[in-house]
Amino acid sequence: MDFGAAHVTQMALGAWQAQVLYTLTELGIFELLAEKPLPAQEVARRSGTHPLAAEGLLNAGVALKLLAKDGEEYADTDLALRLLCEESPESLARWVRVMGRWSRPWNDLAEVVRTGQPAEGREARLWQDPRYVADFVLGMHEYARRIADEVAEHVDLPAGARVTDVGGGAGTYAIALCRRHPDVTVRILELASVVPLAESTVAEAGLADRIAVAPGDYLADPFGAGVSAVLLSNVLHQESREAGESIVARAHRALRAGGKVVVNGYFLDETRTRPSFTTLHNLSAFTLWGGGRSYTVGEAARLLQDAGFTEPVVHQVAQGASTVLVAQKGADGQPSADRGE
Ligand SMILES: Nc1ncnc2c1ncn2[C@@H]1O[C@H](CSCC[C@H]([NH3+])C(=O)O)[C@@H](O)[C@H]1O
Repeated sequence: MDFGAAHVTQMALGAWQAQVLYTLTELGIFELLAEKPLPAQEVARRSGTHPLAAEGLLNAGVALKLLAKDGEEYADTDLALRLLCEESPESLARWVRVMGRWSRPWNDLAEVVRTGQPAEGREARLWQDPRYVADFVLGMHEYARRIADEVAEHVDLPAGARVTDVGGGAGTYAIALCRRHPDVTVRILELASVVPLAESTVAEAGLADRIAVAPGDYLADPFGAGVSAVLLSNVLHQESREAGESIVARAHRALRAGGKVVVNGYFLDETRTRPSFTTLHNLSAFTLWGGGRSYTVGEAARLLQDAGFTEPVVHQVAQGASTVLVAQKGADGQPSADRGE
C-alpha cells in the first residue's frame, strides 16, 4: 500500500484500536488478569461477558500488545500492569476510561460541526453519573501528575504565600506547589461533587493542613482577597471567551499588588494548525463544553493584559506538552491605564 493510502486507512481504523483499549478498561479485564492469567472462558465468566466475543476482544488485546497469550491463558503485559491497572502508581486507567466515555460525544462530531453546538445532552448526562465525575477528576490527576512538578518550578512565590487554585480538580497542582514551597497554603475552588475527591487526594499526600478545598462556582464566586497567586490550570479552554474574561477579572481582583496569575494549559500556535494534539483538544473542548475552545498564546496573553495584568512570561513544560503563562498584577494594584478604569 502506498504511503497515502496507509496513512488514511490507519487513521480510519485508529478508532477500532482505541475501542479495544476502552473496552478492556471498561470491563475491568486488566484488573482481572493482574490477579492471575486466565483462559478466555474464565475471563468471560468472571466479567459477565459473551465467551466468543470476549475471546475476540482478548485476541485483539494481544495483537495490540496490551495482553499476552501463553497456551490457553491470557495475562497483562508489563505495559498494562504499569499503566492500565488503577492501583499502579503510574496508572492511566481512569483517564483511559474517560477517553472512552468521551468517544460517544466525539462520535457526534459531524453534528457538532454542522450546528456549532456541543454534544450537550450527552455531556450533561455524563456529569450526572458519580462514577464519571470520579473518573474525570482522578483521571485528569493521573495525567497531570506527570508534569505538575515541572509546572510548579515556574511558579515563584514569596514566603507564606496564599494561592487560590480555580477548578483545581483533585489537587494535583496544589500538591505540587506545596511540595515546592514548604510554607505556602492553597485554597482549591471546586464543584461541590468534586470536593470529597480532592480532599481525599490531598489527605493521601499528607497536605490536609495546607490545602483547603472549598465548594464554589468559578463562573460567579470571588477567588479570595489579597492572595499571592491565582492558578488557572486547564480551565479556560472549557469556557466561553466571556466566561474567561470574567474569570481573569476576578483573578485580578483577588490578588494583592504584585500577585501572579498562572495559566497552565494547551495552546495553539498562531497558525492555529499546530501542535497537532491541541488542534484535537480544541475540537474536544468544542464538542464537550458549551463555548469551550483552545486559545493561542497570543490570545491568552491579550486576555490577561486586557484585565490589567503585565505581559505574561511564557514557559514550555514537559517538552512542549503544556504551556505556563505567568503574569503579574501591577505593583500599584491598578488595572492598566489604557482601559480607562
Ligand atoms: N463552574 C465551576 N466551578 C468550579 N469548578 C469547576 C466548574 N466547572 C468545572 N469545574 C472544574 O474544573 C476542572 C477542570 S479540569 C482541570 C483540573 C486541574 N486544574 C488540572 O489542571 O488538572 C474540573 O475539575 C471541574 O470539576
